[in-house]
Amino acid sequence: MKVTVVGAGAVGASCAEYIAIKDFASEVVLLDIKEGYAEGKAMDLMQTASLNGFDTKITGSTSDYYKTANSDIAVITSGIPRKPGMTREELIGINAGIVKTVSKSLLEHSPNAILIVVSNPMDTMTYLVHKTTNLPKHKIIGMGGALDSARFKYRLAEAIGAPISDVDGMVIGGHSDKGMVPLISHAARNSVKVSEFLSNDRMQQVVEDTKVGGATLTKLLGTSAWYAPGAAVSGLVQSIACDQKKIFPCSTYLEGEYGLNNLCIGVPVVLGKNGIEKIVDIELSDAEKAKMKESAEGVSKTNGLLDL
Ligand SMILES: NC(=O)c1ccc[n+]([C@@H]2O[C@H](COP(=O)([O-])OP(=O)(O)OC[C@H]3O[C@@H](n4cnc5c(N)ncnc54)[C@H](O)[C@@H]3O)[C@@H](O)[C@H]2O)c1
Ligand SMILES: O=C(O)C[C@H](O)C(=O)O
Repeated sequence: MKVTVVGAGAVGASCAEYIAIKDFASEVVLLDIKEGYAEGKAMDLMQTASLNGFDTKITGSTSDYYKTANSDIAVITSGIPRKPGMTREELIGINAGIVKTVSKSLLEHSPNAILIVVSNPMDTMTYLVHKTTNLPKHKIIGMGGALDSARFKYRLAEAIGAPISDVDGMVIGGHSDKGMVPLISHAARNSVKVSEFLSNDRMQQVVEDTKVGGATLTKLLGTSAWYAPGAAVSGLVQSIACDQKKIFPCSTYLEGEYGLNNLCIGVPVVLGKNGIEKIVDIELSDAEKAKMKESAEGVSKTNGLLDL
């Protein structure tokens, strides 16, 4: 199993590290445009192999896509991150050009690869890949909901005073400060609805903290987060590589599902060896349906800024 990660920056390197530590891929290629940067990150990570006990071979490449040839899965993290005070949508100008070129180069050398899009604004970048490549839609996956759901679980556990492993929750919708839809109606502590443990006001606070999870970290760090994003990507990659068929909320092209059309947005999907093997239709409350519609309008508006 060969995995390429384009962009050896904060998220790309974190993602490569988690993939290696989980030790399911034979090879990870990191590629970046900065001269020597990916090679340096790869060498540094390889020097953790004996310490962390993995056999995955990590190599680096400066813009040489021949080294990525015949990848089974490719992750696109290349592009600029936001700074405090910015929205993800403001990154569209620079990142659209990068994502378009990178996806084309990847597919020239790995025509059978499954692509995972991470660069922001992620739902619009996923849509861009859908519109500008010939890849079937089940092979184009946007990562956002897996991360947002991890943040939702973190906030739920904090509010309830429960261990995170006891808490389950999912965030669908657009990966944006306003567009995320944390699914309160499905959130549970070991099968008991979270409403048994939290007041409406506390629940609303959890929802708001989840939605601005990325912005909160960006303010603290001066740039956006990387550990949880890298771990979230590695979970998607593992489910595909090992054909685990796990459910994650991912951005995917919708054709009528959830009443939505002609956009990529986060919905629950089954991830297996073919990429997105099924879009899972779950029951939403009326309030969640209305929020999903509003979120889709936001994503479509950003998509309208693309030069297609
Ligand atoms: N979808 C998500 O949940 C999520 C989470 C975190 C970050 N992100 C996004 O991921 C992107 C990367 O974030 P980061 O913190 O790793 O940034 P970073 O600046 O640390 O790394 C980005 C890397 O991309 C490289 N790059 C730029 N253009 C390239 C090109 N054409 N080809 C190859 N490499 C190129 C840069 O040299 C840099 O090393 C940002 O757009 C950020 O907003 C998304
Ligand atoms: O917040 C960001 O800009 C990066 C990423 O989308 C995140 O949620 O951490």
